[in-house]
Amino acid sequence: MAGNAGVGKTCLVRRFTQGLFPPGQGATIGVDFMIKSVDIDGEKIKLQIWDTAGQERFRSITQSYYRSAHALILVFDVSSQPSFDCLPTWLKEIEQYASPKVLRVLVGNKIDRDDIEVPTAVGEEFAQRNSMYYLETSAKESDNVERLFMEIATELTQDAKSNELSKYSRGERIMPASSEAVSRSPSSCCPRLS
Ligand SMILES: Nc1nc2c(ncn2[C@@H]2O[C@H](COP(=O)(O)OP(=O)(O)OP(=O)(O)O)[C@@H](O)[C@H]2O)c(=O)[nH]1
Repeated sequence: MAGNAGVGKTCLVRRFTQGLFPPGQGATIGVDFMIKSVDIDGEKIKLQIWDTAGQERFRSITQSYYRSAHALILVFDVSSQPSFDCLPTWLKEIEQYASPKVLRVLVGNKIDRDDIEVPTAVGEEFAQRNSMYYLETSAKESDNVERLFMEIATELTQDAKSNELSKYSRGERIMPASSEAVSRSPSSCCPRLS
């Protein structure tokens, strides 16, 4: 989870993992993480969600967590134009520190508010231009929060499976490095199972 301070990253994570909207949520210090197991097509998938602090002073700590992320959820607040205007800076960070294969999702949070400054079409257009998925949420009203994390979990699970399949079809997994070394040795050319 990345994005400006106060856009609702922690509230989204807490809504999903604990089913609550925390009152008087303090700013995240550095990085926090939460785990939730979900069921995807009958398989138990453990999601590890890293909630990074939006405040500038923690940037050097939070950047170091991007590299190992499988998905990046970039959040802005639909009632805060400045949080939307900062998105290009966040994207630069993501491009610099995250894996180029990372799944990137843009989230416009706080759609329950009456004072919306960033219309849906503007968020969608930005996401499309930057090859991201777009979803609007409300951590407060629990709108689209489950959907956000479940769709990411589903997509990552499918990706992981198709990566495994393509490794098999390329032969990478048929003979791992260690067994290849063993098979070159004449004494072990006919390994036995028993
Ligand atoms: N109306 C409304 N308020 C929200 C929503 N999500 C979060 N908030 C409020 O926004 C404020 C900031 O929420 P946080 O979850 O702490 O924001 P954050 O992005 O984690 O902030 P940092 O930890 O500083 O990066 C809190 O006062 C929340 O109550 C939402 O969906 N709707």
